[in-house]
Amino acid sequence: MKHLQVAVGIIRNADKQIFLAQRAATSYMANKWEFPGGKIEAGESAEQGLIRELLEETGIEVTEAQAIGEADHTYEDLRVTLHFFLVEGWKGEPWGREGQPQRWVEQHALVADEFPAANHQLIARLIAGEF
Ligand SMILES: Nc1nc2c([nH]c(=O)n2[C@@H]2O[C@H](COP(=O)(O)OP(=O)(O)OP(=O)(O)O)[C@@H](O)[C@H]2O)c(=O)[nH]1
Ligand SMILES: [Mg+2]
Repeated sequence: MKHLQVAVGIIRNADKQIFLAQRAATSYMANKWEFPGGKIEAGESAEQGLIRELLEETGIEVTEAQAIGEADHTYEDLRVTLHFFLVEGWKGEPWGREGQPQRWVEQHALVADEFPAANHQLIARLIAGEF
């Protein structure tokens, strides 16, 4: 089974709001909301992948990222390991650079069911205020 290593950025502003993007209607996990990020490429560290993906998808230049854990999950035909980073420093203003819908959500108002299953445990920890 294919196994992807994925860098994921929880972009959080000073008002404790988190930036979300919606997956394309045509993609795997269509229409789910997610944290921006993507596949770590060969030879890249997780943090390097994060920096590249956030620039590609949201236009920001990450200046502060803290690794806050990993999640391993197997979907029907795909295994993913998500590498989560809390991003609290960046240059620019995040936007849906690839045309994806986007929104800022209060951290405590996140809704786990809007996300892919691999995110559910981390969402619970964010709602609980662990980070
Ligand atoms: N970016 C992102 N991917 C996630 C999250 N949760 C989760 O299960 N994934 C899974 O991680 C996998 C890879 O993420 P991705 O589709 O963003 O990868 P990418 O940006 O490199 O995609 P691309 O092939 O369109 O360039 C997908 O199968 C996706 O379903 C999340 O919160 N954010
Ligand atoms: Mg992506």
